[in-house]
Amino acid sequence: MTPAARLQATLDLLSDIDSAARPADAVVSAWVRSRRHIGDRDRGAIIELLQTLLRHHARLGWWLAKQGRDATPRDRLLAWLVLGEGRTPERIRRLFNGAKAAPAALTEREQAFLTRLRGCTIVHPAMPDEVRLECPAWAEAALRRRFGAAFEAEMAALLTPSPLDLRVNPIRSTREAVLGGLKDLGLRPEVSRLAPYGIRLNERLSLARLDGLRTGAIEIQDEGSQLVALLVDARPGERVADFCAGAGGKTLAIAAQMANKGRLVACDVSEGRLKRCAERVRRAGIQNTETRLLTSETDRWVKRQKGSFDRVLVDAPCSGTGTWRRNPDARWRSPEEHGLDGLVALQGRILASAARLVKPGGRLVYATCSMLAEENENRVAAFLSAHPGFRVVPPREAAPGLAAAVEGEYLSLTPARHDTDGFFAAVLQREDPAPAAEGENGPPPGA
Ligand SMILES: C[S@@+](CC[C@H](N)C(=O)[O-])C[C@H]1O[C@@H](n2cnc3c(N)ncnc32)[C@H](O)[C@@H]1O
Repeated sequence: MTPAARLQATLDLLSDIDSAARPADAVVSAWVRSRRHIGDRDRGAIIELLQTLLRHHARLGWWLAKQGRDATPRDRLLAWLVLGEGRTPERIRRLFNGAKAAPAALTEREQAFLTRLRGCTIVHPAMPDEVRLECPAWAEAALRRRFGAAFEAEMAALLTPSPLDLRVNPIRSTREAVLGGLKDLGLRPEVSRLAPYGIRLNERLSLARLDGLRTGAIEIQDEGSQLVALLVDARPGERVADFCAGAGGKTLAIAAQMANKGRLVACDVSEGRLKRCAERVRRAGIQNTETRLLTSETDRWVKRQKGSFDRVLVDAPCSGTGTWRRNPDARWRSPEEHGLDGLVALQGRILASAARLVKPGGRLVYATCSMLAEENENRVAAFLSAHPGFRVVPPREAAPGLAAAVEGEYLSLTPARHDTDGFFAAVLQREDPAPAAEGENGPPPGA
């Protein structure tokens, strides 16, 4: 591909992302699948430029507004080439030349605006904090409350490119064997700092080169997500429910902890995600796991299974603020389900209902990939005041292997402090003898 054709492909992708209601990574995956003819280097360069543009969304928008321009994909790319890459308008004109597969030729107005930007850099002293730090209005106050003096450092960490984290599946391989295989490919893998089966790659590569993804020997999973699964501390032979299993990221890690013994039920309200979970379970060689589609968090199955699980993980739907490093576009989509308040209410309902599954002495693990207290500490506090039969088990007690990573009552990972995605997890042990009496349709009112 010519450099100009790469720019046009980036523009096409950016336009697709702007017009689709789906996350950028889903649009990129579909684009990659439909253009298998594009070579690794071209694909890598296009995706890297796209991610860069997404990470500078607010700052580019600010510059464009100052120039009286709309933040169209084309204007964002043009502005980036000057402000971010320091290209001259003349060089840009040679790329935007209207040739086959190249972007349309520059208009006079475009040339004039690029000339005005010449010599400027992407950050301007007059930019408001929320623009400079790419922090959306809906989350800024809550993140400032959460981080206090560390707000800037955490926002800056969320703007760095994320590494590629892998989890070795011990049912199929060992970390040493996978590390050896990656080195044979000429890569420079590192052992994860905290996760015992984790491997980190800080270089750009085509996933097609990673054979282990096809054989089930490895999974792509952020180190923070691996640590949350470890906190469940599921043992071989136990009964475990992964209540919001989705496509099974944590399900697979928990099944491996259980060494394929016992019973793991992966529940979700999304049929599509559970189907992907079942496929991954098969590929990973897992035999102790079944999927269960729920009609809602109060599905009748929950009542029938009341008090019968040793471990229940609730990896709740959340704002995803902890994943902005990996999904830079996510911050510009306000939370689903009627905003943050709607999400918080849903989290409370899911937690109260899933808690019914826990047997006396068993544990409920509540996790999110959010860094907002509203979805984390406050949710747990509300749950505990309605469920006095549960007590908090600090992570160093719940999973002693994690002691180095955590202090305090909860697992609370952030990109700046732990170099992982932002994750929260609380372990809650049922101390009372049995779940409270309840009606047909779910937990008692106020639960
Ligand atoms: C954070 S994602 C789970 C990610 C998954 N555990 C993983 O590690 O890959 C949250 C999941 O909650 C599911 N969910 C949403 N509403 C739910 C409900 N009422 N009951 C159960 N699951 C729900 C969503 O479909 C989504 O798959």
